[in-house]
Order: sequence, then C-alpha cells, then structure tokens
Amino acid sequence: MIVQLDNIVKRYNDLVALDHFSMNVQEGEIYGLLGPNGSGKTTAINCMLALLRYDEGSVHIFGEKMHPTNYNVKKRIGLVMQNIGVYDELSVVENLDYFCGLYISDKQTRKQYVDEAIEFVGLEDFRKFRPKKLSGGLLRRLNLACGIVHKPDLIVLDEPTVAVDPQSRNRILDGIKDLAAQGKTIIYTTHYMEEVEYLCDRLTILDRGKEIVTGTSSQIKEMSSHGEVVTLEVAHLTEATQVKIKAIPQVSQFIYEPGNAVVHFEKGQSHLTKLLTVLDEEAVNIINLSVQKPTLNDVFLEITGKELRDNV
Ligand SMILES: Nc1ncnc2c1ncn2[C@@H]1O[C@H](COP(=O)(O)OP(=O)(O)OP(=O)(O)O)[C@@H](O)[C@H]1O
Repeated sequence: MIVQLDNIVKRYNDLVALDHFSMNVQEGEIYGLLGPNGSGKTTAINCMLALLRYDEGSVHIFGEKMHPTNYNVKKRIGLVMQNIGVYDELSVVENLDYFCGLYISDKQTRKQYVDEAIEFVGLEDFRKFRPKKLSGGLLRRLNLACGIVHKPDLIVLDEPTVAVDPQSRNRILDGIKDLAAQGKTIIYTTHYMEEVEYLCDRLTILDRGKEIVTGTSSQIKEMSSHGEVVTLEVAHLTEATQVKIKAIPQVSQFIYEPGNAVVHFEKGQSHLTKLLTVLDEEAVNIINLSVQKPTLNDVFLEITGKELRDNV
C-alpha cells in the first residue's frame, strides 16, 4: 500500500470537514477523489501530507507513519496544488530549477530533470518567460511541472484543470496518464466526473467529508438503480409500435410525443437490440438515436439527493 488513511477526523470548530475518512491507494494506481466543492478533498490531501493537523486517525505513506518532518517520505512526493504556487520573479526554467533544487543537489542531474519537465508539459517555447506572461493554461502546466520535476514516486494533484482551456486540459490529463504508465502512483482530486472516468483506476466519492462510495467507475455506475435511457428521434410511431415497445419486458418507462420517444430500461445488461428489433419489424424511420448509460453523477444523486456540480 502506498497511501493509507485510517479514520481521519478533521474539525474546523463546529464543522466536521473530514468524518472518519479512510482511503487506501496501491502502487501504480491513478486514484480519484471526486466530490462537489467543499466536500473535503483539499482537506483530505492536506491531512494526508501532514500539512494540516487532524483530530483523529492516522496516515501512512510508503509504509511509514506520516508526520510533518518525515522528509524521507516527503521527498518522494510531488504536490500540485489548486492555487498556482510559482515565483513571479523567476522564469519558467528558473522556477523549475528552484523546485528541483529543493530535492536534487547535483547540477547536471537537475538540468536534465528541468529539461525533461519542460518537454513533458510542452513549455519548450516559453523557457525564459516569467509566469505573468503565460496564459492561464500554460501557467497550470508550469505549476504541474514544478510539482513533478524532481521525479517523485507519488504525485498528488488537487484540481489541476480548474479554469484551464481544453488544449492545456488534455495535455495535463494525458501527461498524468503518461506518469502512471511510468509506474508513478497518482492521487487526483476533481469535481469533474468525466476526468475521473478518463483517468482513474479507482476512486472515492466524497460528500460532506464522508466517503460515499469507493470502487472503479464501472463498479460505482453499476450501483445505480437505473438502466439505459434511449432517446429516439423518429418521423412517426404508430399506436401499434408504441404498444410493442412498451411490451418489451425490460422497458420501465416509455414517453412519446410526436417526433420524439424516450425509452427507459431496467437496470442490467443492454437491451438496445430488443428495441432495434421492434423498430426494424415496424419499419420505423429513425432520424437519430442516442443511448445514455447511468453516470457517476446519477449514483451521487441517488445517494445524496444532489448533483456533483451543484455549486459550480
Ligand atoms: N481553514 C478553514 N477554516 C474553516 N473551514 C474550512 C477551512 N478550510 C476548509 N474549510 C471547510 O471545510 C470543508 C471542506 O473544504 P475543502 O476545501 O477540503 O473542500 P474541497 O472538496 O476541496 O472543495 P473545493 O473544491 O472548493 O476546494 C468546507 O466546508 C470548507 O468551507
């Protein structure tokens, strides 16, 4: 186990920011912490890295008990925080050299690591730029590079794509996949379910400081009590066709208004072919068809009664 959080309780006066929160991350995993704003993701990261005192529980990283002065463990961790943490008065190269220098004293190795980090985030054309001259997306990439330049084994990223343009976002997400492919262990917090679906091997969904559910995204989506929803755009559906669709045993709800039909299926394997068979037999002219499977948000909604992105 690379990271083990056991029953962490963190209170801010009356507010319980983490409520007996536990999490285990294995070597080489990309592990997601998904939750709406204020659910406790940043608090969990800060407690984990001993940047914040907590009231109860324990944290072990690389098998060692984590505490603020455990530098042997700390030097093997790279942290990319939500807020940009670079020096305005230093250029891209100088920033990276500074952060690398906190861990690597050999000048030649440091130069190599800095060059590799610049290439990794695609900032080759901006080496001499000061942070203020970089766009928001490029600045985020520099922030990421500063966190990983010393080649840590465990990389913790706290919402690294907030307010980032799509090009930089994709670059960051693909970069994280590459790091995992190199054997790094990654912890990634976000309130974007699409990101955890794309990136994460396993995830925990958090709400109000509590673990709601943990698993792979497919396992979590399986927990939804709903099945697929098929939306059809059609020229016309006769009464007889509508009756036949409703008669498919796994159809739980059927809504039709001229031009559009929405077919809800019960939970379980896909029954799309059954619907297509009926439509084919009835020679229905399908203009458009889309299938929506349950999402992580649906599961979150079912458990907590609210949307993952309520506050965004
Ligand atoms: N220093 C603090 N003092 C008091 N309350 C705090 C403090 N820091 C965080 N909180 C509260 O603790 C809860 C968890 O906050 P946290 O920042 O960990 O959530 P988050 O999931 O990371 O949200 P975000 O995505 O907005 O950063 C929130 O209710 C927040 O208002």
